[in-house]
Amino acid sequence: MPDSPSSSTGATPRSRAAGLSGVPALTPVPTPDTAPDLHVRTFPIPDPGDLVALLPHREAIRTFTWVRRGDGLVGWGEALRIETSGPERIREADTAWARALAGMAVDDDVDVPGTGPVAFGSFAFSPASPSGGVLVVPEVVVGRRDGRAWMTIVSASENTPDNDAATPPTLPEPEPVTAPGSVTYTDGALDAEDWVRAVAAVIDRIATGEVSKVVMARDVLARTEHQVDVRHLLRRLTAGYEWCWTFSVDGLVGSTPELLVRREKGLAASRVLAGTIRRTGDDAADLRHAAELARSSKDLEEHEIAVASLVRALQPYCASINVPEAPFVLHLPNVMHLATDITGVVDGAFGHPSTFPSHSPGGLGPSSLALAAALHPTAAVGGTPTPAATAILAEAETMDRGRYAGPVGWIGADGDGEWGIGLRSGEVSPRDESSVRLFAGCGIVAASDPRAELAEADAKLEPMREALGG
Ligand SMILES: C=C(O[C@@H]1C=C(C(=O)O)C=C[C@H]1O)C(=O)O
Repeated sequence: MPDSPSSSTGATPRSRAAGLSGVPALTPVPTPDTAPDLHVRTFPIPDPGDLVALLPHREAIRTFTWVRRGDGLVGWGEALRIETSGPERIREADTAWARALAGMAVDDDVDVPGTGPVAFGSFAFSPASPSGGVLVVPEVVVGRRDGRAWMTIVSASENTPDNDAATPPTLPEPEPVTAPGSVTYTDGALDAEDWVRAVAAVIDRIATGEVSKVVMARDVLARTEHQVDVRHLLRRLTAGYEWCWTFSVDGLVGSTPELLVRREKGLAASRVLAGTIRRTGDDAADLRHAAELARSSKDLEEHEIAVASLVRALQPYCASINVPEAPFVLHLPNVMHLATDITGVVDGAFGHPSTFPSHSPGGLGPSSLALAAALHPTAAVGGTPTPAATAILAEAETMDRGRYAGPVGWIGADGDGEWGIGLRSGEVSPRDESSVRLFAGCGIVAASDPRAELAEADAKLEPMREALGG
């Protein structure tokens, strides 16, 4: 394992112009580490259409998104920011969120998952990463689910106007969306040949019996002619990968097909993917390949390892778990995966180590973020057994994964929420918005072929390359 640095947590109220008419800007409350006094109001609104089209700003760092098949949440501005680091970065964020909620007054006229206070979050893959973890409560969130739509406004309590209780403010006119222009790609930590060699060396280590699976990732650097407009990426990702969860949180942007965990009304759900083939563009051939994938012993073994490890990690938090007998084939535009949807009844009765006070023993059990903390990193993105596999990948990849392959998603006031695995993604540099670091990885087992894994990693880079327009 990488060295375990000490943890730190900080909650900072922020003041950034939300660009909403009728909404006063937040004034910073000078009490870091204590919850600022926030007023959270959720209003029903008419169907706003495409959620991504509402996002007013270009900057990835100010834009929050969690959307799948037209439903989900978008947000902008920053009312509260919680930053954590170290091995307990996810659990500490969960605790800080519970603490922050204690300082919020909530008027919620809609009351469905995603209304009231919502924090978007993203966490580093590795405990040693300087990327740590972040939860942000945007100043404005617009959501849609099953035909209902809402807007949530977060303001400092003393700034809440008295007269607007029933009327949501007008949405701002979005700045025009701009394309990134030409894009050039360069190798990240390892060029293709060095990465193939690194994968071969990992296969040798698997042959010794030390580990059974290691997920090896590589990074590629994209440089764009113009500063990246995150909405350009989000439009393309939501259009091309509608069955994935398209996200942008604090500069991490992507469309992940893999759900780490959703918790909703006492039920936990997880989508495990492992076992992949590239699509050819010929539908008949792809169907034959899908059937082969479902019978491939190498892929089935890899998949089984991933499912078993997720079930092991989820079990202590659930009264019962349902695991389908066989995986299905998930068809995406670039690749097909073996997939298993696991569900569990979250056990609130037996005093599980929830860090979420409203869900303490006798309550509803651990929050979605506490579950994410328990499940990360899964075998699908780390390997098995986890400690040895993550130590090997950290050494072999020769890079910091940042927030790639870490939990990304959102949490609400009752602890329900959705956390994906931050795959098929890129990090827009906060210092240079013409620079995006893309990542992709593959599960390596004894029977893996390094060149085939390189082709698979390339296929997994496609969604972000297409989104950039290159
Ligand atoms: C690591 C990635 O994908 C993971 C690895 C997979 C595999 O090896 O078959 C499949 C899906 C994901 O769990 C990635 O997309 O970067």
